[in-house]
Amino acid sequence: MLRVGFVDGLSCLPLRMGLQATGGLDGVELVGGAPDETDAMLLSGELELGLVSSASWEGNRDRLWRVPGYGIASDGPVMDALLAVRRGRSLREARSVALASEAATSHGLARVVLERVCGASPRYEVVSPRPGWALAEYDAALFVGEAALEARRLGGVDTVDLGEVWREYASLPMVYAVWASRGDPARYGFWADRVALAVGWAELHADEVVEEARRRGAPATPEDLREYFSAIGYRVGLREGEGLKRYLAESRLLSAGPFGRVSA
Ligand SMILES: C=C(O[C@@H]1C=C(C(=O)O)C=C[C@H]1O)C(=O)O
Repeated sequence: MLRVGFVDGLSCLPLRMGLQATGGLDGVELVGGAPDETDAMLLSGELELGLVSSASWEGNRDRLWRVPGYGIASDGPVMDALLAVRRGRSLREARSVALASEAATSHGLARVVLERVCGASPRYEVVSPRPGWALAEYDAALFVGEAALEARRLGGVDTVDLGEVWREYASLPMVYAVWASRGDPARYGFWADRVALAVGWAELHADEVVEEARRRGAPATPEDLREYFSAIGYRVGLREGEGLKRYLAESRLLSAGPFGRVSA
């Protein structure tokens, strides 16, 4: 059984369902959790193949090889990676920002948006914020995944979609995660083929995916889920590759910190 690192969130539900429906899981077990947990399993050598945050891939190119063609991307709004501020406040004025602990790429992207696009210079703390409390304590907060979908529904809060701002700023798609292996990526060409089939399946079965997301209690209306699953893309082609390069170059220009760290 090949154990494959997978992000266990709503954003990858279409891919998971596609893999299941097209025989992509024969001989394969998907393992993982939040992006940082999946990153850690691949980096520790516990797994040979998996989805990895673009930012973690960049920092570990000596150990990881990209399995090209696929990952997690958006060309414009992504809906589930966003900065939220209390209504009436602006990101430019934000002095304290909570960064979701589990998503390395979105950290960098939030900082690019705050510092380079908005001209802010806030103090950051890496936390595991749930929308409700984070905004009581910080001027702005990064939310990723289902917490971001929840934050969109909070009253008194404005949200800024990081994929959308990135698209306006860089004129390129954003790549949040890539597939990578620890050994020769040629061994995993079969996996790219299976992902390709799964992605095709998901595109043709949007209703089923939305229904399953609702069944799992996703915090969004069927209309929002439909929009969300068409915003999230799994192909990483030439333009996405350009977006990835640009993101990595931009994030290299950010200072190293210091960051505070508090627990939820
Ligand atoms: C936007 C998404 O991308 C996620 C964000 C990641 C990150 O910021 O490091 C990593 C993996 C993705 O799961 C999403 O999946 O919801």
